[in-house]
Amino acid sequence: MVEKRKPIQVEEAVKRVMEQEVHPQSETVNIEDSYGRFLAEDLVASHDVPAFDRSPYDGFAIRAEDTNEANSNNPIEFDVVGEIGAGYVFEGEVKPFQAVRIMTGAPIPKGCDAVVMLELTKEVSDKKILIKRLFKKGNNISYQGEDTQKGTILVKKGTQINPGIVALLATFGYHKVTVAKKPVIGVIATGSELLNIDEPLAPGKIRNSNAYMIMAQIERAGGQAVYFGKLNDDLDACFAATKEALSKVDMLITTGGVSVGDYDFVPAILKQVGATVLFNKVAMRPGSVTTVATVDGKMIYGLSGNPSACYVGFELFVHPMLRRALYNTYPHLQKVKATLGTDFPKPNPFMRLVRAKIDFIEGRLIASPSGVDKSGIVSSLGGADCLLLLPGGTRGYEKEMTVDVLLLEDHQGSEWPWNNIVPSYR
Ligand SMILES: Nc1nc2c(c(=O)[nH]1)N[C@H]1C(S)=C(S)[C@@H](COP(=O)(O)OP(=O)(O)OC[C@H]3O[C@@H](n4cnc5c(N)ncnc54)[C@H](O)[C@@H]3O)O[C@H]1N2
Ligand code: MOO
Repeated sequence: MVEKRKPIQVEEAVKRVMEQEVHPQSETVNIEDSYGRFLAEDLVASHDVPAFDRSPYDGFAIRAEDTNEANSNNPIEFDVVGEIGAGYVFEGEVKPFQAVRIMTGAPIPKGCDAVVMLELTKEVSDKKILIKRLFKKGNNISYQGEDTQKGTILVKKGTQINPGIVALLATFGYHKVTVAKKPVIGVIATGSELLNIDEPLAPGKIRNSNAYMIMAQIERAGGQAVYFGKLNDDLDACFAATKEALSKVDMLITTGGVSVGDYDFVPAILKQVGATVLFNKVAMRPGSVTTVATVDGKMIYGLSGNPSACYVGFELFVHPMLRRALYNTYPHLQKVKATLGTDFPKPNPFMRLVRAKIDFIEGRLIASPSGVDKSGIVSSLGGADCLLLLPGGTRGYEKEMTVDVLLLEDHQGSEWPWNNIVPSYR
């Protein structure tokens, strides 16, 4: 007699997963290797930026008050008493009606409080210039700390390092960066029908695509995947592999064998390893058979063998735990509202998570399914950059309806974005 599984709501399932503890760990990497990693500490400004008042232009540093009487009929003459390039400091103090030739980025000489752009001066000789306009104290000076003040928290712990954050790390001299250790996540594929991807097709067999997909999802989320291979539907072999994998990883994912078929051994293995099952049926499509359990504080995810169900199970239940193990405080996929681009006439007894493509079209976010919506389908995955969240209990959804969408990843670029750019104000 097959045990009848009781489905729980998606929200409850995610909650049960997120109630489990994670223990993030940190390590140090070179700044060159920090892109894409997650900060294990707040990034605090260790000094002002800029660290000194500096010139934003090539020109002349002067005392603003010396131009009080200047106008086009009354150019004021200044003695050029020196020159200062970026990276150097002007020794001495500038006196009335003296100017120092200054380059962009150079520190403002003592005594000066304004910079005049080169184009606004007239050279009389090597040593003399004319200025025909009034300048005010502070004109064209980038003040110390105007970018960032010492002690400011610039980036919070748990943030993924992007190129801008790399620039900040370099600015503050972090050639080594403390980042979250990538959680090590084991992957096991089960199923006697599975071929290695370099094997030719044979009757009744398919290539093991899920293991590679899951490993890519792990990497996308910021983890490190370890592949323990594909196993035939053999209880003893699957048990031994699970035991071995569990001793080497922070979390374990299996794909396939999680349903109620004669060779679906994942439930039996979970029992054998003494795991506590958090749930084994979720009121969602695809991925209703997704099973999550814990053993000795480690998560074990029994994802469906059906590729789309496997993909969705990962994004809902593995991704946020993985992100939490990276100190990330925003671990779930981002949710936005979008307009449905096509009808979706399927009845929805359970919540549906439909692989879809989202685009900004004429000021609106439009999301449309990226292919056939069946859980055994692979082809709709490649074009998916989001998941439509269609609550159950409906007879389908119509084009133009507003729906919730979970975003999966960055978008492809645009062919040519420069037409019809209009200002939004006049
Ligand atoms: N009597 C019932 N049958 C099924 C139920 C049910 O509730 N009662 N649930 C169905 C649903 S929904 C799903 S989803 C599948 C889940 O089955 P399993 O997770 O046990 O997966 P398998 O049976 O092993 O495989 C399903 C399907 O996916 C293919 N597969 C498996 N592994 C891979 C892989 N690594 N790469 C690519 N494709 C893979 C496999 O060949 C099957 O076609 O159960 C339904 N049945
Ligand atoms: O629930 Mo199954 O996992 O739909 O495809």
